[in-house]
Order: sequence, then C-alpha cells, then structure tokens
Amino acid sequence: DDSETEILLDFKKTLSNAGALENWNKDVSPCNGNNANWNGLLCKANVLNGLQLESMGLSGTINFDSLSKLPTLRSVSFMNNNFDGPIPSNINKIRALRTLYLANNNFSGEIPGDAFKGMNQMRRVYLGNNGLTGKIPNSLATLSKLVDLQLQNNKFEGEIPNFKQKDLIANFANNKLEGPIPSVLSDETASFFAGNNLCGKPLNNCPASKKKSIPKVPIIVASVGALALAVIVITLLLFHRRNRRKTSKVERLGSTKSQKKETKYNYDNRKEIGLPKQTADNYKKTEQTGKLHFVRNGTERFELQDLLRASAEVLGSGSFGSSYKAILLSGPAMVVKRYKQMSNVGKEDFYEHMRKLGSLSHPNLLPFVAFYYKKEEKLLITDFAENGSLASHLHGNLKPNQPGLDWPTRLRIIKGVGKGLNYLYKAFPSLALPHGHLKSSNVLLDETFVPLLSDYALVPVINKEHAYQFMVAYKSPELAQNNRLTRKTDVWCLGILILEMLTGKFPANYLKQGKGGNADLASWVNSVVREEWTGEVFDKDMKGTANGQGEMLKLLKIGMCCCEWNVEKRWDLKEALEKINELKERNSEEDHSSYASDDIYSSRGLTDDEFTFSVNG
Ligand SMILES: Nc1ncnc2c1ncn2[C@@H]1O[C@H](COP(=O)(O)OP(=O)(O)OP(=O)(O)O)[C@@H](O)[C@H]1O
Repeated sequence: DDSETEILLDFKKTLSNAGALENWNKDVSPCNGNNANWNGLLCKANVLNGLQLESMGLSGTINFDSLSKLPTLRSVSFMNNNFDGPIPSNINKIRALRTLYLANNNFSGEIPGDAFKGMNQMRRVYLGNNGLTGKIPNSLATLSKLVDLQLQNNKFEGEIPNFKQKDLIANFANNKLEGPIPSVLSDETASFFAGNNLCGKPLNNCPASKKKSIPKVPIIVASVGALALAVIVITLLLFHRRNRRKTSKVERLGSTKSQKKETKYNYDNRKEIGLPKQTADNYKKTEQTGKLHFVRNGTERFELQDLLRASAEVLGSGSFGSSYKAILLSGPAMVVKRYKQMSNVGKEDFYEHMRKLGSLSHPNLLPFVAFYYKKEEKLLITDFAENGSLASHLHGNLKPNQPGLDWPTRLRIIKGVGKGLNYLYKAFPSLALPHGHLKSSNVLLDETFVPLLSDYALVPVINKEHAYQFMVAYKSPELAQNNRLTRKTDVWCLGILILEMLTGKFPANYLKQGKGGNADLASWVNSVVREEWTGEVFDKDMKGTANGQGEMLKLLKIGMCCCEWNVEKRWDLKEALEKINELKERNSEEDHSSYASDDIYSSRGLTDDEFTFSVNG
C-alpha cells in the first residue's frame, strides 16, 4: 500500500503551475492534528479529510485515480483555477466523496451520464462557471443525499433530469436547458432557472402539449457591464439594509433545511418590500455573473449572489468608495468595499497582488477574504470587525454612560498596531510603504478590542494620482521636501496615530487633500507638542490612567520621535517598536480600584495572552 504522502506527491505530479504546493514535502507529514503541514489540505485528528486547492492558478490534470487511494478523503475543491478540458471521468472512484467543487475553471465538453453513479454520500456538487456542454448527467438525480447543486453559467442543454431529492437547492441559470422544471424544484427561486428555455413553476406554466411552442426567453448573456453590475450590487446591498436579518445565525453549511428556509425567507422579503422591477430583472441577470475570487484557504465560500441576498448596511464611505457590511445567510458578516482607483494595474499583476494579500496572516491584520474584478472597479471582501474603527471610538459621539477607551486598552491597541506593521514590513521587504494608509479609521477593533489593520499594502495597486491626493503616507513631510517616500514613512503615520490616541484630537488635516495637506498635518503635530508635558495634552475621555502617567508620557515622546520631520533622524520601525514594547502594561492588582464599574472597555475579560504575541510577529 502506498503511503498518504506518496499518493499525494503522485497526485501533484500531473498538476501544472503548482507553485502554491511547494511545501508538499515527503519529509514532513501532511497532517499535524487538526492542522495541515502541507498547503491546501484539510485535516482532522491527523486524518486527511479534504483537499482545498482553490485560487492557486493550477492547471493540468486532476488525477482522481491517485485520489481514490486516499480512504479518508471526503471533500475536494479545485475552484477558481485554470483547469480546462473535460471533467475527470473517474470521479466516482472516490465513492465516499461528500463534496466536489470544480466551479470557476474552464472545464468543457460533455459529462458522461453515469459520472456520479454510486456516490451515495455526495452532498454538494459545484460545477458553475465553466464551459460544460451536453446533458446534465442523469446520475446526479440518483444521489439521495444531494442538497446543493450548482450548474449555472455553463452550456448544458436538453431537459433537467428528474430530480427527486426533497432538500435540494439547485442553480441552473444561464445554460441552454429547455422543457419542464421537475416538480421537486418548484419552490426554488426563479432566478436559478433564468437564462434558459425552461417552463413550469416557479416560472411560467408549460404549454399544455407541444414543447416546441415554449416561448423563447432570451438567453441572458453572462457578461454585464462592470459599472452596471456594481451599481446594482450596491443598490441591492443598500436596499437590503432595510431588510436586516432577524433570525439568529443558521448552522454553517450544516443543516440544509434551515438554509433552504432561510433562502426563501430572504427572497420572500425581497418581494415584500417591492424591489423595483428593473432592478430585480437586472439582479437576475447579474447575480449569476459575479465571480468572486477567494484568496484565503479555510474560509467559507460564497458567491456575489450570496452577498446580494444578504442584508446589508452602509458602514461609511472613505476616499476610495463606500464600505458595506453584508451578513451571509449562513451567519458570518463580511465587509464589501468598493475601489474605483485601481484601474492602472494589469489584471495579472492585480490578481497576483491579491493572492499575496490573501496569503498574509497575523492576529493584527484584518483578514482579506476575496475580491471581485472588473476593469473599472474592484470589490474587496474582508472580515467584519465587531467594534468598528479606532477612529469611531476616539472621535465618535459617546453614549451618555459610555466611557472612552481607557489607557490600558489604548496601550494594547498601539502595541498590536506595531505588531501588525512589523509583520507587513517582513511580508513586503521590497515595498517602500508596506502599509501606506495607516490611520485611525483603518485600525479596526474586534470583539475583544484587539486591533486589526485594514487597507494595508494597497499602494502597488492604487492609481498614483489617487494615492498622492488621499493616502496618508503621501502627506508625510518627506514627500513635500523631496518627493520621496521611504520605509520610515509608515513610521511617521504611526507617530500621528499615537498622538491622536493620546490626545483624542482628530488630525483634521487628513481631510485636506493634495498640496498643503502635509504641512497642515505637521502643524497639527506642533499644536500637540506645544501643550507638552502639562498633562493637559491627554484625552479627557481616557480613563484608567492612574499609575499610567509615566508610561503615557513615554508614549507621547515615542509618538513625537516617529513624527520627526528629518527622515534621517526619524526612528525606523524597529527602534519605534522596541520603545513601544518596553512600555509597561498596567498590573491589574496595582490599581484595580481605578476601574469604574461602568468601564466597559476594561472589563471585557481580556487576558494578557490575547495581547502577548511574539515580538517578531
Ligand atoms: N471590516 C470592517 N469591519 C468593521 N467596520 C469597518 C470595516 N471596514 C470599514 N469599516 C467602517 O467603515 C468606515 C468606513 O471605512 P472605509 O474603509 O470605507 O473608509 P475610511 O477608512 O474612512 O477611508 P479610506 O477609504 O481612505 O480608507 C470606517 O470608519 C469603519 O468604521
């Protein structure tokens, strides 16, 4: 018997462009408990459960003969790659497979009718967004456990096989299918059948006798203009804002029943609140075309249409565009941010940079999950941070009994920010501006107030004119002095952030764009410094400062050193972080009494561990 290691390495041989699988190495075992030592594996208790080789630029041949020798394999995903040619013919050699994700590739040709025969455990089959032709294989209709089938945006023709699975959700949109819709699917949303020549519930009734007389519905072309799409996406997100989900989280991909109900619930709601007809029609067209590119392993997959279906809320709008929060039907909240000023980079470079961003992982970075690419506009999708931005806590209106962020929390935040920055510096050794846009609205806070940097490392893909006008690093003194940005420029932004956190003053001059913005920001720094050492300078809303003054003053000095105009004299990041990390966090026994009972920020059950990351990130 071959070992798991040998089987996987054998399987890898027929893949092309497998650079992402470099760490598949016979000297290291593939699984380590619940973690994988090799990229793209899903492990549980040392057992290989799944392959998740997504968004890796892979092509070549998927060798199911090899995979069938792995007895514990239950799910395989090759989504968002460049595989082409026919779907592997021997998929059903892995009898026990539960999920098969081949969507978003260039597969073409017909699938044999019996391709899925005997796969009695199969629950999810995603073949959407390929170029598959011929009939939908009959064997799919015989899989008794099938709950989720996605065949949209292919060229399947003929009739839909007679599916009988009661819990099935199936998407057939934008194919060349014709004839009646099986009755078990009659409760499904109509858009799952759009762009075909189908009839019967949920679409119009089939003509009494001759199939030939089915009215021709125009085939919806998959590509819709980028702008139209974006406008619709946003309209819908906005629209669903009023349609906030009231139910609690549904089980993640688990109970399809609840998921199915949930789906209907939302669709019904959409009708209730009366989506304008035109928008609804466009929506039907666009919801099938959105191809999200996932850049991070181990996150839940969803499609643009899932975000469309989600309830949405505008979080705010910055210099790039607006940000929206969308809660997926399966529970988690995501943030969608529009960027219009990323049009000067080529598609390949853009994709590559996004993949790089997706590969980053640090406790103080907001995870970047997926992106949507159109020439004129991009959507970047990230996790949602429960406590919003640092800016809103420093400058937002506090509710009557709501205290401001206390000193220990601010200190932990700045230490976390430093760690996140340090990680970016290591991840982008050749970038002048590893962050480039560090400011308090780009420091988000999770449910325990751990800081998460956002909008990082975007300089390589942002249009230069926009960067000059709006990005924080471009307001640094060195840009005005000699039109030069250096690896110390982010340190200057860190300095401003430190002063802002200590004083509670908003560097309003961020808002001044273009010429003069930097001089203004510098005078802002001076205004802070003038009040130096009197104690007056510190934010009145900052509680928990007993026994902290010494450390607060030290941090003030650090902030000023980071804001040093002369780049040669300014500290580099290493020096700044060393100084920040020397600052002592309050010993809670020392001054426990100073915690007011309503001091919500300091009573969140933070443990020291949550903030003790290794110095090197
Ligand atoms: N992932 C997120 N989780 C929670 N809140 C967020 C998230 N992203 C953004 N926000 C909130 O949305 C607001 C707007 O953010 P956005 O990033 O669009 O603009 P900005 O940071 O103010 O400016 P810029 O576009 O220049 O970065 C922020 O102040 C923040 O409160």
